[in-house]
Amino acid sequence: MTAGWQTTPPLDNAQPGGWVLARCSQGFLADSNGVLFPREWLKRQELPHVAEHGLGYFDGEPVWLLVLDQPADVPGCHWQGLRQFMLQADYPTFRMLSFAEQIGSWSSNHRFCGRCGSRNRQVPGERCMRCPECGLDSYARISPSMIVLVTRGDEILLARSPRFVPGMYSTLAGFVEPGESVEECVAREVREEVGVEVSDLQYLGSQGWPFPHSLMLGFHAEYAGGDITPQVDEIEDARWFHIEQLPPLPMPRSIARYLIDLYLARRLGHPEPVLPR
Ligand SMILES: NC(=O)C1=CN([C@@H]2O[C@H](COP(=O)(O)OP(=O)(O)OC[C@H]3O[C@@H](n4cnc5c(N)ncnc54)[C@H](O)[C@@H]3O)[C@@H](O)[C@H]2O)C=CC1
Ligand SMILES: [Mg+2]
Ligand SMILES: [Zn+2]
Repeated sequence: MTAGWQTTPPLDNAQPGGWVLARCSQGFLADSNGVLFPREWLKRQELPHVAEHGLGYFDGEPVWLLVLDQPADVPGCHWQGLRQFMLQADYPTFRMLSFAEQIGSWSSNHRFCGRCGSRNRQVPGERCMRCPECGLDSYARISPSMIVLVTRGDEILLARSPRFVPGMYSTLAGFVEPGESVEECVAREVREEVGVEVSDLQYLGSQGWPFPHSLMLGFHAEYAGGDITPQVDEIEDARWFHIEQLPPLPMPRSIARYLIDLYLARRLGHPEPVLPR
């Protein structure tokens, strides 16, 4: 038995038993035991669901996802958003919910064909929604994004988006444009967001990120020129911080924090952190 979370190819919906998660636009169904409900019990609640998807195994037990349009009332339960679980849940649960979130939003956003408007059908054994009229297949969307720590000796470049919690600063991030390499994206986003040039890119690792469907590709870059000029509306503030005088940082399980902690460890000769998986 594998402990924790393991994503698998779609499980057969005709298979009985197992556990189930329920998701709607308001988040996941939860009670005092957590987010996993006995699947046969939840079926008897007859929630108005639009789809069911077999996701994988949690501590060796199969897990399905019930996709709802609206939050339904279930006695003793409440609906809770993924960001809350990100802060509170153990890492395997957060990984399971991250995956469920993206399968759930893909499933509810692709009920109709984007080309001809017909009702899509779930393809058995595949994570694919297929249009029976024109044949268009829709898979879950993953958006490649770069995230980079720019450094200048003992100083690191961190910035604030207006969306961040007060006081927190993070590394720069941005979505890859069509036709662009991720290296070009790093140079462009850093230029756009803070007006700085970078060199000596080093790829350090990746992390799937469910807000909304990013694949974060993490880099280190050296400062190569320019003065910080924050992008209007996108960047509230950006600064060089000395590594011994850092502001509040992103949460430890994020790749943003990993990039910062890795640089500090290398600079100060401490043991290197491990990117959470
Ligand atoms: N795991 C981590 O440590 C971190 C993850 N992130 C994630 O990185 C991603 C990119 O960061 P941002 O600075 O927000 O990106 P960004 O700098 O590209 O700006 C966001 C804007 O880009 C546009 N955009 C372009 N392509 C898009 C797409 N495929 N999906 C959605 N919006 C798109 C939208 O107008 C959006 O408002 C986000 O998903 C964010 O949640 C950001 C920081 C830390
Ligand atoms: Mg950005
Ligand atoms: Zn179609």
